[in-house]
Amino acid sequence: MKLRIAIQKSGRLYEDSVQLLKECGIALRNVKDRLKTEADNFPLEVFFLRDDDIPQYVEDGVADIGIVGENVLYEKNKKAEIVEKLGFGKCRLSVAIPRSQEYAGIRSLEGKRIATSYPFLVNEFLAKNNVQAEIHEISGSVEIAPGIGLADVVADLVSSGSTLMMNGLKEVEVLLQSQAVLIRNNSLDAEQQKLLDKLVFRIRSVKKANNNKYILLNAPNDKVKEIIALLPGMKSPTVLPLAEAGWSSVHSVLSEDTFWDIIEQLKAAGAQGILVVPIEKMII
Ligand SMILES: Nc1ncnc2c1ncn2[C@@H]1O[C@H](COP(=O)(O)OP(=O)(O)OP(=O)(O)O)[C@@H](O)[C@H]1O
Ligand SMILES: O=P(O)(O)OC[C@H]1O[C@H](OP(=O)(O)OP(=O)(O)O)[C@H](O)[C@@H]1O
Ligand SMILES: [Mg+2]
Repeated sequence: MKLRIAIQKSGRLYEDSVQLLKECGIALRNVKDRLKTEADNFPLEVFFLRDDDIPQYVEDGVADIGIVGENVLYEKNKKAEIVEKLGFGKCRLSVAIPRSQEYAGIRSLEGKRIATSYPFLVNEFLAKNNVQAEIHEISGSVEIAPGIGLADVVADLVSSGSTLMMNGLKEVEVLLQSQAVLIRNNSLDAEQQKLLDKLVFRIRSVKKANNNKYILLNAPNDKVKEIIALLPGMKSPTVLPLAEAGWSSVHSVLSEDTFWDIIEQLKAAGAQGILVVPIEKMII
């Protein structure tokens, strides 16, 4: 028995999806130009698909699990459950209008032609806000629609905002914040569930490790107490004596979000020779 996972064949999520499996210790065989492959060291079969098709495959149980953007999952409105947010493919679905136009709130969209690849989500947004507008569904290059007279405004994915900027558009409403998620079929059997649990355990360890750094520093013994108070650590920091009398080495784990703040405080408290090391896996 193998667990079947659907991932994007090529595009924004492909590299990160394969990389995540790799960091979970899952080596894929002959990835290049294949539509299907297997893992060497985990009972996993991998299907490479257009991202739009992944929610359907997972709902139907053709694939047991999949990696897809929340934007696509919600747009397709399929029955599949989110198991884990994966932290990559971060973007938002936004409405954008020509930069030269005034925007006075959602009512400004009344009667407008909206070009989008997300008709379901846009429709839902308009209905919720009691706005009547015309949706023009197009499958790509949405941002050029106003420039060529196809629509008045667009609803498309935004990350850095540079595509909007290059096309003379400005973002006026955010409909959805999105990232890649691991989804599962709603009725996995016990054996498939067991394999999924194993995979999710590994994913969480990898995510945790990527969000944390191991730090080592030296400090005079009379400063150690103050330094320890600044450090969280997995249990508590490790303190070891240095060969030089009166000095200690302190080891701990810091999370990425608080990292720079704490480093500054450590320096101010007398820490020296601070080393920061990446963590490969973190199991708590
Ligand atoms: N600029 C971006 N920054 C970060 N993530 C993005 C960005 N654009 C899209 N994404 C995320 O990556 C997913 C895939 O984007 P991509 O542009 O590769 O899709 P696509 O062209 O529809 O691919 P496919 O050929 O598989 O249908 C999107 O659904 C979204 O979740
Ligand atoms: O705000 P930005 O950082 O500019 O990113 C937004 C752009 O990225 C995505 O397209 P992508 O580059 O994946 O191309 P595609 O839709 O044509 O595949 C999305 O559809 C936007 O056009
Ligand atoms: Mg697509």
